[in-house]
Amino acid sequence: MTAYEIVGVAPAAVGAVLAVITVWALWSLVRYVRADRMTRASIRQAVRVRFGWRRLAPMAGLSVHDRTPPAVVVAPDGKVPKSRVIIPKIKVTPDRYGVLVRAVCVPKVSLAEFQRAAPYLADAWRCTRVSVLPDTPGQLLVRGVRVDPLIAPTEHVPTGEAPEELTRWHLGVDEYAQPVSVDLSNVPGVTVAGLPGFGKTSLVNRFLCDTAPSPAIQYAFADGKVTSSHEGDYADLAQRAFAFVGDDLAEANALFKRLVELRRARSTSVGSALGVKNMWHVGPSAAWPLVVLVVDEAHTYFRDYKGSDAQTKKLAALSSENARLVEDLVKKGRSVGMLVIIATQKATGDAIPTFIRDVCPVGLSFAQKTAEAAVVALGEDIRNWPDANPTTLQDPAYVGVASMARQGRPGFTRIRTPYVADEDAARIAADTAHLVRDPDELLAELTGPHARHGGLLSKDDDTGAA
Ligand SMILES: Nc1ncnc2c1ncn2[C@@H]1O[C@H](COP(=O)(O)OP(=O)(O)OP(=O)(O)O)[C@@H](O)[C@H]1O
Repeated sequence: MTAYEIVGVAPAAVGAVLAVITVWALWSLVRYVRADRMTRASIRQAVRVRFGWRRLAPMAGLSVHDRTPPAVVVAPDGKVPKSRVIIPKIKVTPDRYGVLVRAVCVPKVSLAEFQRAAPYLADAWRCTRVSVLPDTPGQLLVRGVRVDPLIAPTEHVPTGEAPEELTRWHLGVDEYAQPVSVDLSNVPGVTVAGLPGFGKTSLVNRFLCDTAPSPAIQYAFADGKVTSSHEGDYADLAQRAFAFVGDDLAEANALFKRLVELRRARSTSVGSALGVKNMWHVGPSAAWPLVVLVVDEAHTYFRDYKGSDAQTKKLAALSSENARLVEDLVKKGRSVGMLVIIATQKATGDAIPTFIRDVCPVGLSFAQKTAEAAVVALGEDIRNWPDANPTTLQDPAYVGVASMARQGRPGFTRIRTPYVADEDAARIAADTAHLVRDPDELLAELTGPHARHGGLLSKDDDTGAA
């Protein structure tokens, strides 16, 4: 191309570049105008982070000098070229809570250096917290939160659609506003503890509302706070359950026995019915659904009755048998698709007996009054993690915030769980009530009635095995 030709196409090229810039600017403006107040503040923050990075990075110790001169060792005028300052490249994305910065590591400026600089970055970016985690190889994920996600209440409106992944329990967001979820496949038990009114029911509601549209799940509720299914937190949800009991110990005992019998019958027939030893190898289905037992205000069913009169002795016997039955479900129900969620506001050892708590792989605790109560809820290890101790969550701003042991990593994480309105729970329960099936009947349809009795007669399967 001749110089003359270049001059000829230059206006068109400049025009194209200007058009692209204009479209980009318009798109950014529309995005800004349409965003909510918090996201707009984050967009402004992202602009500051991007434009301030070249100055900030060297000051925060996040740059390196490349002292090896480039290809030309000595310039024609005899001067040796200066060393270059190399700064990690960043890509900044704003969201409601702050900014997510992807940084490319450079030699000697990597995870440790960024983690050391995190407090300076937090000050410069005006963030309450900055965390640095490895992303893809050679890249880091720097999370800066302007607003503390733990004190910003959120809401969840269930869609009423069957979830793509039935066993993924979306719990909420952590202190860096990153989503936190647990996979409940192969999990036999979950414990949820916390002072009254701090969000236990809302947390369980979310799981129930998100999963209820699937025919591959069936529920039984034992609500120790009420006497009939028309009362309490599960009054609306009860229509989506195949069984419901209130605070009557004998009725609860009958339900737990029924479920242990189902567990045994499933254990006997899982191989012949599903062709696998562990139901999770094929996953739950409408014919072999995940059976979830929710035991709320568990203290009612497990408490340690003391006294020598006949009535107290009877209650003590029932309650200790209840604990053994639930223990059976938690210890042996996993591979046949049974899950127990145990919630309590009492923070004493007999609310969730330790022999049950210790076999539940997932445990959450909302606010607790004392360090002892936190240990009862989350185990001894919580003493080693004072920042995440649920005793620090007693402020009303932390209603809906729970502490949970990290899965696959040491330590605990604090999670802002969303509020789920009772009306939404009622709507979902009414819309999905037609999906209720008795898992006993489903098993009989799959295997015939004999499998069930074969399971019951098995002697070495005694519920007392602990
Ligand atoms: N995640 C949340 N975010 C904001 N507010 C919440 C949240 N969860 C609950 N709340 C508020 O707290 C109130 C009590 O919540 P919830 O019934 O879930 O508590 P709870 O721990 O189950 O209490 P209890 O032990 O008495 O059953 C709710 O009515 C709601 O106003």
